Amino acid sequence: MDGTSNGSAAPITLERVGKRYPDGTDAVNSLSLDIPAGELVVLIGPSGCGKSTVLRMINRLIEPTSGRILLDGADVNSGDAVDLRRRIGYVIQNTGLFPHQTIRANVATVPKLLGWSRRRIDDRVTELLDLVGLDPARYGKRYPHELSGGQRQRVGVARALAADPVVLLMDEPFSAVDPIVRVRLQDEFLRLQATVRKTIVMVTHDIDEAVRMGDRIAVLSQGGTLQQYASPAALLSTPANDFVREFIGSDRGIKRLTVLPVPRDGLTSVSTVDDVQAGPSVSPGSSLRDALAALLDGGTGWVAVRDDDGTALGVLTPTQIALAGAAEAESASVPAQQARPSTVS
Ligand SMILES: Nc1ncnc2c1ncn2[C@@H]1O[C@H](COP(=O)(O)OP(=O)(O)OP(=O)(O)O)[C@@H](O)[C@H]1O
Repeated sequence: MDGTSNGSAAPITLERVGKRYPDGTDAVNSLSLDIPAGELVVLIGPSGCGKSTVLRMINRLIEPTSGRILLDGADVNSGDAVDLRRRIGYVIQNTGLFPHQTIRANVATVPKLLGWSRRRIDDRVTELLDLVGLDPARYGKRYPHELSGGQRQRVGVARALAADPVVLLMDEPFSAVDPIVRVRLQDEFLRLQATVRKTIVMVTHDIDEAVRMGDRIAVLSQGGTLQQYASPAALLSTPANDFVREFIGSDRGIKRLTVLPVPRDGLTSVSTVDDVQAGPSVSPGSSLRDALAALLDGGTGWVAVRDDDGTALGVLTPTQIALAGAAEAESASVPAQQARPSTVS
């Protein structure tokens, strides 16, 4: 994906953006950020560092007091605000669904405002409920309180995607659900993103969520000060400073295993182990963390890397996993999508 609009996604550029509230609070101070089309960028940082303010400046719910925000090259504050928001889906914590409207009506909100025909709206709502994994026949006529928190969150995503926006803004979208549902929703969302490829800006407090989901992560400190902007692998291998290092936590070595794929080269020959067919295995797209988990579960001291057709390419030992995890991560300028393992669990 290059940095230009591709019809279904558009790049966002923040140029020295600042927001000073009338009481003198500098919520965001001269923040510059390039968000390429079709990438998922996570904003993370301590409470009150300005994450939500940045998000709400992008869709013009808040106006910057300095600098500019460009969507597909055009200043978001120069055109019509309603037009702008039609191009930007917004998903918030606790979904913000209308409680007295059915799920179908909730998802249909923006298409209705746009004056789409009834038929087109019906088709689109059905398509979107399917896309987020909710059976339209079963859930479409229910009201939000008749769904679980995770299901409501999916409806929130479907509603935000309804008019095919070029950007999706997500403010702590998964924080209101329990940790297990949360991981499932994150995985589902990544699969959805692989299909729709929107430009997504997501705010979270959770570094594991950031590492799992982000193509790039922007770590902010108070006043919206950018401390580092890098792929998860680069952030974990080379934190820019003590602030980032502390923010990531002491287990960054383990976290790195989640974002690095098993190597294809330098595997140990299968001839060095007994009965490779009976032992644990992972696919070449798996993460090093998956490989370590399979190795530990298998109790064999090794894990085979097996192609789709079942051919064992070789085996990995604990030492090899440790060395691959410690290898220098790719530079932050390389799109992180290329580095993310296909299965992250
Ligand atoms: N209307 C306002 N007037 C004055 N200060 C405000 C206003 N809204 C937000 N702030 C301040 O701006 C700063 C940034 O707020 P923001 O909500 O963007 O932070 P955040 O990083 O999203 O926080 P959290 O993670 O706790 O949600 C905070 O210090 C907050 O108190």
